[in-house]
Amino acid sequence: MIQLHLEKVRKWFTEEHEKRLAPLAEFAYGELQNRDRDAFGKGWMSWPVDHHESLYADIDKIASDFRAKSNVTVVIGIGGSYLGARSVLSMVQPEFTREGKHEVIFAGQQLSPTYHAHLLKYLDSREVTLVVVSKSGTTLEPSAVFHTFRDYLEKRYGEAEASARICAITDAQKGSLRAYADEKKYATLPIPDDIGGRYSVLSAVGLLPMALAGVDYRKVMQGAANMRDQLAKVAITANPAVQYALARHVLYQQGFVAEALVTYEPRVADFAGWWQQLFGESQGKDGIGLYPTMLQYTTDLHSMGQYVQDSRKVLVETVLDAFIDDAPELKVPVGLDEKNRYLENVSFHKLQEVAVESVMIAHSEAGVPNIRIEARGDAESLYGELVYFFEVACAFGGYLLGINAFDQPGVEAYKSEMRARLQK
Ligand SMILES: O=P(O)(O)OC[C@H]1O[C@H](O)[C@H](O)[C@@H](O)[C@@H]1O
Repeated sequence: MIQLHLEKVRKWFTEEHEKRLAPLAEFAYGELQNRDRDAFGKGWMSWPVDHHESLYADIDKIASDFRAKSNVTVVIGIGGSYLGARSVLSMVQPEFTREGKHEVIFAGQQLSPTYHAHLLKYLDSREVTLVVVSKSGTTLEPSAVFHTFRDYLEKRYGEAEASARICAITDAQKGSLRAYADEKKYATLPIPDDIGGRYSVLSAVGLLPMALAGVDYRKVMQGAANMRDQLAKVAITANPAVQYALARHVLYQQGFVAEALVTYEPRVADFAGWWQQLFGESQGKDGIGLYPTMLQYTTDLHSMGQYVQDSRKVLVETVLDAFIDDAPELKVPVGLDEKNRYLENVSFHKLQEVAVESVMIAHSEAGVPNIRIEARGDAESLYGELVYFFEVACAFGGYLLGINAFDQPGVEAYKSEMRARLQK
């Protein structure tokens, strides 16, 4: 269940704004729904309700084969081929709950020589399988790391057995990874042509890592389908994804520069990383767009809280107030301090709730607009709901801004520079 709360942003985003923007919202929503417009990037829109039984069968087969063969799977990818899978595993299987479970380790998301050297050493005492994820099949980081780890597997297990331990998730037809995987006879799963990397977490890109980790991905998909239904049922004026997008659009026009997705639950923090790519690559172009950043409270209140409260008012806070109560038997009361009894009979749940309220009041009164997204439910469904909610808000926001939310031309500049230097 997701609910949008706008009380602490009403000073900046009024009902009058909503009324005035209604025709633009109507137009932009129409553009979003129109599959002939930018159809290339819109496969994610109906994806949660499309028929996927044969894909699910392939995923389950590869996952159970890899789980039987190994106790660790290294998943190699970057950007949209990494952030979604990482965020869903963090949310559904938070720290300290993974003991005895099949381990999923991410690699290829940076070029650190030591990270990859330590990881290779760590793998020596484990049984290993490998998943390489790259839509284009040409991205430098995952490609370099994949061939390093493939080489490791081939030396350790021999070429044939190594090939039986590798799965490639890539375009169904195009790209050098596709050609390589076919030649080596790896198991493969497709990334649909009309779903861009940052919108692809509910495709095999996220579903296989979920299956490997033992996450019930059908529940995640159901969550996304439920959100799709919920958004389709209401009028645009009551559509929370539309309202969220309109609020950030108006704030951007008023001169706010950045939006921080604020999380209070460590298990949700990685979701902010997924959200950051979604909005950063979709809307940060043509010299415009809010800079998406993230804050983890209450931790960052003790480092960044001062800046947020007292510095230039350039920041918007979107509080992802998520609560996943999957450990009710562990309801921890705060230990009693005999001299300071104001926390007597207070639970951590209550403390967290009061923190969210108090921070929103203090920051919004100081001039920092605060949007609150209340998210409640089981981790799997909630993840699916959140993904779909933000994808709609982001793509719709792209039409409000008049930009293409499905490309990322700016990412090419550093790549060409690197290629030129490496070819010298
Ligand atoms: O999946 P890949 O083709 O390897 O792409 C991985 C990522 O890198 C690129 O540079 C893009 O900026 C991202 O949008 C993409 O998600």
